[in-house]
Amino acid sequence: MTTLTIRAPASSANLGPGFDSLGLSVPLYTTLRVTPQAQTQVVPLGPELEGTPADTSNYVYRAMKLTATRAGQTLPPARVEIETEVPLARGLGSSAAALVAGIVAGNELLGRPLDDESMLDVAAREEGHPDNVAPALFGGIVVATLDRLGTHYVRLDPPAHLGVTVLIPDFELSTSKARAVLPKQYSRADAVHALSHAALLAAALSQGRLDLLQHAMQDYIHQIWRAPLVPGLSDILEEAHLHGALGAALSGAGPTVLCFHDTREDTARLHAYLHSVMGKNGLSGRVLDLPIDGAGTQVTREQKEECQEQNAL
Ligand SMILES: Nc1ncnc2c1ncn2[C@@H]1O[C@H](COP(=O)(O)OP(=O)(O)OP(=O)(O)O)[C@@H](O)[C@H]1O
Ligand SMILES: N[C@@H](CCO)C(=O)O
Repeated sequence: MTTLTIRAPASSANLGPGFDSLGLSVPLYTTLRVTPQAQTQVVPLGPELEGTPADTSNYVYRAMKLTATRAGQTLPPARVEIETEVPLARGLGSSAAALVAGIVAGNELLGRPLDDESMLDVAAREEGHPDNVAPALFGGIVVATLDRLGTHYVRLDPPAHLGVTVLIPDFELSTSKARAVLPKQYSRADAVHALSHAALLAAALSQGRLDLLQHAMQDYIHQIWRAPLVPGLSDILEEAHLHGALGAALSGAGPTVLCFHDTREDTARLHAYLHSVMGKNGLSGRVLDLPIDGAGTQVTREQKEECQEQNAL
């Protein structure tokens, strides 16, 4: 009997002005163990997944079925165990990690009918934007577009010496709530500001121009509207560069805040600053230094001996 293990990383989307189009992956993982068996069983494990459905309505299993639908095949029954280190509804792409892990699991069970580009397209259409699912699938930093013609992307290797510090508050903020506060329309000036800064940010990341990050990460598309939902965000966006950050942004839809740092420098000063912002705003949470995950979603197969009953004659 073969058990498949699928491990999909967390991700941080937007990075400031790259709204719905730019993201990177970090090494906190959603892991599935999938074993073919006669009846389908969905088993969420661990405290983070308490309350998620233990049946085929689970988001991971629904993602597995998306692969079958795109491939025009039927998913074989399997036991699906789900664990995650990605905190839910914090802006670290928990839904994208679950979605991508499920799509990849479905693809493996069906004999890989979909190529990487098709899996990305299935994931991006389901999520509505590609900025979390693309780095969850491919790792590194990914620039991606989604339109009626398909999903297109470029994956960048993370620049040397670029590290991430995240402040993960203890409260949840759902993406739908954080999208509901955004305006329906923007002025031409705002559009030009966003596209020029997003283009500069992508170019700076591709060439390792860490000196440009602070400027390139300026954003007026989503962060100012979401700031009232995330105490301390405005302070961090304005001040983090004075405390050792190379640039700062709301991570995805929040409430996590991401700062870039230079891995050759000590981050103690940045940590102290981020803890002081939490204290000032009465927040609890964690501050973590993380590298950028370069590998994306990984699949391993484990062959297990089946127990055979011995007939005692
Ligand atoms: N491993 C999982 N198993 C089942 N459901 C999950 C899993 N991970 C996430 N989800 C679902 O996704 C929801 C969180 O998605 P949401 O888009 O609000 O936030 P996020 O993906 O963590 O953050 P962001 O999109 O801002 O980066 C959870 O409340 C849960 O319903
Ligand atoms: N680009 C998305 C990421 C969160 O899913 C947003 O900011 O709403």
